[in-house]
Amino acid sequence: MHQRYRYQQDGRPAHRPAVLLITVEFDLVQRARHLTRTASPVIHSTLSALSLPAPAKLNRMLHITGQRPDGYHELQTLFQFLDHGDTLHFQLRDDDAITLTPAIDGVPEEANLIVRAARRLRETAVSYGKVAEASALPGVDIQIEKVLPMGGGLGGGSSDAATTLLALNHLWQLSLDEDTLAELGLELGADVPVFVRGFAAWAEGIGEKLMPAALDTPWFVVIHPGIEVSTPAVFGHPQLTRSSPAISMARALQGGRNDCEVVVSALYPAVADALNWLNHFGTARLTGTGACVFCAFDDARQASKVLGRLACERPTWHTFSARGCNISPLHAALAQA
Ligand SMILES: C[C@@](CO)(OP(=O)(O)O)[C@H](O)COP(=O)(O)OP(=O)(O)OC[C@H]1O[C@@H](n2ccc(N)nc2=O)[C@H](O)[C@@H]1O
Ligand SMILES: Nc1ncnc2c1ncn2[C@@H]1O[C@H](COP(=O)(O)OP(=O)(O)O)[C@@H](O)[C@H]1O
Repeated sequence: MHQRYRYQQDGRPAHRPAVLLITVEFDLVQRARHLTRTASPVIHSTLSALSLPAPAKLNRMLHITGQRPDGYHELQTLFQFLDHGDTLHFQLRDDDAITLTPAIDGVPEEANLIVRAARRLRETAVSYGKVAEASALPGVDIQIEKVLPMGGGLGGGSSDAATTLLALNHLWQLSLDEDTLAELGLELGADVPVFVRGFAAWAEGIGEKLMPAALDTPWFVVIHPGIEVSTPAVFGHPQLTRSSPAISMARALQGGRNDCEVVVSALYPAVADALNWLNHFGTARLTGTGACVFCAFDDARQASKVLGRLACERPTWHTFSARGCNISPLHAALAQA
């Protein structure tokens, strides 16, 4: 049975859409989650402490189909998770402070998506009548093991925010539903809802209209060529393709481009170099607005052979291999918490 529903987003920033149409094929998602439950490791969980992954994502393809009057671009993209990412540790406190360690270089605490997500969730708990006042909820010490590069197109900041929302919903026993958490997530960034939902997805709009997608799950070699790409600079570029024809998800599953690749390669020669290098082994793609590029392989052995060559030929690039997952490792771990 496929159930469709819509919800109205209240209190949204002005540039966000008035009505979000989120189509979720519950059956597919619930069945897949059930299967994952038995296969995933529990990272660490007690009544007052919880450790959870914040996985990376790839945009397996990304087409830009238009631009809204507010400047935001309309996309069609396939999101898939990787079994590789940051890890967050949460420990409730005796007072109501929210702390984050270590600080992330170049990101002040009040701008960090982890702290913003925690504060926003606490405000929402009050406005939804879950607690009388914010100070009724215990504070939390959050520790981050940051692995994902910033501005890499792997969605690290968005994933950290989603993990924080789900972890604190659990530890604070708020029982806020997934729709509410996805809506809160969208206020923090366009990519947060897919990490909250936890299922590989076909996304439209600015990434908020999500439809679960069952993608193949190859091993990927990912290269970060050592530079940070500015998302606004890419979206603001006059030469960016903004008029790709809209296609169906079925067609996208057969393959697609990343419309940002031409502009990003021109602005950042290191990205062009990484794409060229990886194109010798298959079809290399940019994820999001970069800077990371990736290529799919049928098995782990092939991927590690390519990693070995990279270590010899391009020792300055940061590289890793990881498997694509249709269920987020976050949801797999949370199912056992
Ligand atoms: C395009 C994607 C695909 O995954 O790129 P990556 O960030 O992952 O590389 C994301 O949706 C990005 O999402 P996110 O990184 O959260 O972008 P935001 O902070 O919301 O937007 C940064 C800026 O980029 C521009 N922007 C962003 C998204 C969009 N669909 N159209 C835009 O024009 C806007 O100028 C905005 O001010
Ligand atoms: N917890 C966080 N981790 C990473 N970046 C963060 C975080 N909080 C805020 N940011 C900001 O978000 C920007 C985008 O980071 P990130 O999501 O990792 O990249 P991308 O969107 O390219 O995948 C960073 O440049 C940084 O300024």
